[in-house]
Amino acid sequence: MTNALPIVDISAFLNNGSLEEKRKTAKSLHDACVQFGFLYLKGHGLSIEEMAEIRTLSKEFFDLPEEEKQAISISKNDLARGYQKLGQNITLYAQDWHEGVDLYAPVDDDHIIKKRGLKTLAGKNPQPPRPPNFSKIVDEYVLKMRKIGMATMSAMAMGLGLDERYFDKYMENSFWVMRLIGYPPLKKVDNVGISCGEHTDYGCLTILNTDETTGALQVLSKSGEWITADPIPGHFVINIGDMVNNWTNDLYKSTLHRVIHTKTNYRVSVPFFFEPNFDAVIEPLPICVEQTGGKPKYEPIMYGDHLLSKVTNNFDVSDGK
Ligand SMILES: N=C(N)NCCCC[C@H](N)C(=O)O
Ligand SMILES: O=C(O)CCC(=O)C(=O)O
Ligand SMILES: [Fe+2]
Repeated sequence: MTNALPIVDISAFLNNGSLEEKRKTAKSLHDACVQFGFLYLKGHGLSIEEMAEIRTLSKEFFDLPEEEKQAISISKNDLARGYQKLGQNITLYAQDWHEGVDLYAPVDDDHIIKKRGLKTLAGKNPQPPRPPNFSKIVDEYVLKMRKIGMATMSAMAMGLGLDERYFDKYMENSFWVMRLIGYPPLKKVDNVGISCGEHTDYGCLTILNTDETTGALQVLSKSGEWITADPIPGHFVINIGDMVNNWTNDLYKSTLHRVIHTKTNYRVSVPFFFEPNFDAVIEPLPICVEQTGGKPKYEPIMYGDHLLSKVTNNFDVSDGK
């Protein structure tokens, strides 16, 4: 089944539309989150060309010689920020078949990560000298994604019956993550069966920007079938992560998804993970507990702890490079 996922128009929240328009948007987002946890976003203000720019930049980076890419390897850094070579990422104990660059919100000196003496995720992202303007294009893109992410969280708050600004305090210092991903096609000879193993995302909202490849991204529907989330030009694919799952006490599920890329092209995708503040403590919201049987299903959890428990199990570092 293709394109079974709903489309939500977020413009009313980005452009301060009327209350009536906002309510309509909030309702359509709510329905999409309850039914699928996955949807397409339009009305986000980016042109098709602006969406393509970050993917083109990613491809230019992946086309560089291996040594140049390895210069910003996660293995040379904190095992989180930087380049992960093909096959280095692991999901569910199995090797994935993609290369990537992981970028995280920068951390200043007095940040909680440093206070706790943690090395992983402290500091700043490594900057490759090529392609030119790498950091400028990334920084501009991050700003746009944070704006869209905040607008979507406002719509979500309204859809849940909360004040529109309810999530702001949890998101204002968002510990966002962005991953530039390159997927060579899966080939029998490589003996790897999956491009990215099934998983849920860790935080609040994933804002995914992919090229035109079809069939690759697959989402597990409530009835247990894998459906493809094929790209619609000019739209982002949005899915919710574990923290929204916990806040809503399972009303909105962080849906399992995976990537199996068997076409012949080199696929590029750029997920932006709009996440809570590192030290945000997330627990089921009373208004959601009421609607889901009356008992909270999750203990309070600090987002940063949840993230670290995932990140530290994701990479094969056996070659020590
Ligand atoms: N940051 C997020 N949500 N990533 C999900 C990617 C799939 C799991 C993977 N092993 C990993 O590297 O995380
Ligand atoms: O490449 C994609 O389409 C999805 C990637 C993904 O699910 C992730 O990185 O979390
Ligand atoms: Fe994902």
